Amino acid sequence: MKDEVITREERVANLKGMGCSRKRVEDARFTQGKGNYVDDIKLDGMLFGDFVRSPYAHAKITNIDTAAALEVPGVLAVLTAKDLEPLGLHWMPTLAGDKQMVLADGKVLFQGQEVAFVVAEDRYAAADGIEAVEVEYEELEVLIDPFKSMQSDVVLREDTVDENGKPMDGAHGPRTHHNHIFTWEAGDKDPTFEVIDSAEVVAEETMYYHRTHPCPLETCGCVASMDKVNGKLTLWGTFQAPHAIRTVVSLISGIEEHNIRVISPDIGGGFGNKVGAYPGYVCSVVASIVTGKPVKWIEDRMDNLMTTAFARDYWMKGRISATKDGKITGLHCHVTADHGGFDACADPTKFPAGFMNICTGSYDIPTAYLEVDGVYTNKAPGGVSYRCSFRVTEAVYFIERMIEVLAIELNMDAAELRRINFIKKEQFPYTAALGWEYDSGDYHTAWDKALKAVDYEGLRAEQAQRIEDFKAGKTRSLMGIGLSFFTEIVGAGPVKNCDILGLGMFDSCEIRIHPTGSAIARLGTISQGQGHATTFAQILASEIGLPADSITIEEGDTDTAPYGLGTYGSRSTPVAGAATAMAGRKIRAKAQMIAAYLLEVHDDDVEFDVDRFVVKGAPERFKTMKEIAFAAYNQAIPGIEPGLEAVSYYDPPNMTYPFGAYVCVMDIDVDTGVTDIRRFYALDDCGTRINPMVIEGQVHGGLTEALAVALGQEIAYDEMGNVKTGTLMDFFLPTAWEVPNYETDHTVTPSPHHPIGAKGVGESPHVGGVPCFSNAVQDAFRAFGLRHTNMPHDHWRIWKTANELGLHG
Ligand code: PCD
Ligand SMILES: [Cu+]
Repeated sequence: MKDEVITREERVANLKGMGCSRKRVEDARFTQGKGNYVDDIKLDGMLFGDFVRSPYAHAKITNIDTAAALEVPGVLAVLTAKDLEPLGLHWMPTLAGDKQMVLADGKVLFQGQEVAFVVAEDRYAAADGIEAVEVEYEELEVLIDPFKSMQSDVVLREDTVDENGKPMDGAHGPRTHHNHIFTWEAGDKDPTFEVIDSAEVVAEETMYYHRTHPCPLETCGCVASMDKVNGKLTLWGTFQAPHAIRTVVSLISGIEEHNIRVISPDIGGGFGNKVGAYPGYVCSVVASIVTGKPVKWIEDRMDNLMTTAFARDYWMKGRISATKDGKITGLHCHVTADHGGFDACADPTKFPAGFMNICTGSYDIPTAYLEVDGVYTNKAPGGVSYRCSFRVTEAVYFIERMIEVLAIELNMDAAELRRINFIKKEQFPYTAALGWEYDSGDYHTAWDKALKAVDYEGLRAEQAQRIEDFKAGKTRSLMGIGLSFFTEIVGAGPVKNCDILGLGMFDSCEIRIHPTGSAIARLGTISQGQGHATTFAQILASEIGLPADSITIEEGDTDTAPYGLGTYGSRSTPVAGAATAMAGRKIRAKAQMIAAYLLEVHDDDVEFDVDRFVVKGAPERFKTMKEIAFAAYNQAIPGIEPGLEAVSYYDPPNMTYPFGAYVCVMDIDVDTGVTDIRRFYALDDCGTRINPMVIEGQVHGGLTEALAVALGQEIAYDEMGNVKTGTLMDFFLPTAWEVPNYETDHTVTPSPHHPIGAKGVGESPHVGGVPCFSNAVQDAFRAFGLRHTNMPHDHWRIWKTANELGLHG
């Protein structure tokens, strides 16, 4: 093998390694309609299963008559809780340690709950079958408000009380009321209260982070195929955590885990919606076992919006204290968390409210106390999702609103208030009052860069002029400057404190180098659009010196991929990305020995250089990684096994803490409530950047989802528990029309403990974006006496705010 004479720079460029805006390798497939999604899977004799769902939010089921349904042509079976009970499958464990009905067991707890599963020859026959199932309901009192639920005599879940009606302990400790799920605390209560009670300035506010839904393009679904001859179950599905699903299916079905193969094919967006386990999975598996045929289940849009993992629904009450000149001294946060009918959050076991205790944000707050009450209501379960499965979005919204409210209280500029309270660069690693150890950060640099980029002073001057003009009757438009500075916590996580259902949250990578110098790497994560096939190959290219274009990345097949906990919580880069680098280093270590043998020098006398090992001090003597790969299969090297493979299971020593500084400039028409986003500047620091173009795509997507949530998107319920926003007619999805031109920027503060210094980025723009859009709306009205108003800031609500402030004359 000859090495053409090219420069070192060209050799680096050829690898398309880290830092390169390599084009996404998956897109040729996607843009040409060659994606392979769950609904594309078509197997011989495949049946279709679909649910009879409850029209009521809370009702007793007095009878289910399936006779007429079974007469419908094409309908083969109708499953109810009665059929699943003998198998012990009418209830299933949730990822939060609660139990969830697979099919309604005597009562329903939310509108859209799964009542019966109709199995038919096709989708249409299943729909006809659903119509023919007769269910008799006896309506019960509906509890939609978590505060009322905590006062009510109505027992939502019979399994929460003993025979005397006394509340029993739940998965996360004692219950104070039968509709109470858990109370979770962090920090020091008494010292915090003392500090706040004796402070010079205290600001208080209550805010509601409304219930919403990630609404991925592809809904949830699966295909279950039980091969009775060899006892193997194959389950394709929209799973963000395929290995965890395999373990859960094994535990609840009793099928040995080696006989279960879970495959996540292409996924059309996950956003946390596809982390949990849904009744559809269990019913499809049972139906396949019963009928001996493959069974497909795919949600329609309404099913997806109404019943699968929602996000947020947090009532947050805060108190923040400071000195007169704005140094924050204490923070208290109380949350009432509405979990719906079952606690199906996908948080690590020890964190029933996720990482809500990151709510001291980017600020050096000496004392803090957080308390979260989880409550059952008659709404759909979930609460795990939407560009932060672990409640960091709520935490950042909370602190970034509290800062704004404190700035009002202090009559101070909110940018300045942030600056004087930021954790300083030299304080990292920084241990926050609520327990987390932030790995690295340089907040002042990022903030100054952001404010300079938007000409903050100029914007404030323009705003002051606008207010004057408005008061003088010269304009009916106000200007809002939205600020947010966020610190994320991603990469769950150290196995010592993060597990889901007892499974430690490590992740993995296995690499095989082929003789001709190309490779395949398999990971325990699964892309849903993030571009892992592109970016993880880049990590390897830099680590092992083979071109990214010669490396296949494969995820999502539990028969071939090493065990891992999947993709959510921006954990892939911090955990599986680290495993990839570590496995690459193992390859390199063996390659070094092979190179030394081939070059007839001692192991220590060769060093790695881009794509080869070079004899120290003799750069003309080298072996390329390609040559080494071939030698690994072709030479008998004493003391070295043939082949070139490695695997790494990586347990991160800490989370990573990406951060960012966002500014939004918005004009608001006071008479219509219509918003116009004039500018949006987003600076993200995710440590070492693997692929700048992918990062930019992630930021654009996350900001657009943030815009949606802040400005209109909501899963709203009426008093009866009817979902008012169950279709895309009522549920706001932003389009190119609403989306501004985002200006992206970055600083780079590597993670000190991650092998390549990278932190996650996928969640960040959402986490930082929502408060930024919301703060822009609220800032526009600050001069007219507004302290806080709840999201979503749709035109109607903004109009109302203006009206309440007396701005309509
Ligand atoms: N430094 C850095 C970082 C990162 N990166 C890139 O970026 C991405 C991302 O990453 P991350 O952050 O690590 O993350 P992941 O894990 O991968 O993912 C996850 C996320 O992701 C995001 N994004 C996205 N995109 C798309 N397209 N789709 C989807 O679905 C989605 N989702 C969302 C969500 S929601 Mo959850 O689940 O709620 O928790 S979480 C989440 C990838 O590719 C990577 O590689 C780079 O480059 N660099
Ligand atoms: Cu998160």
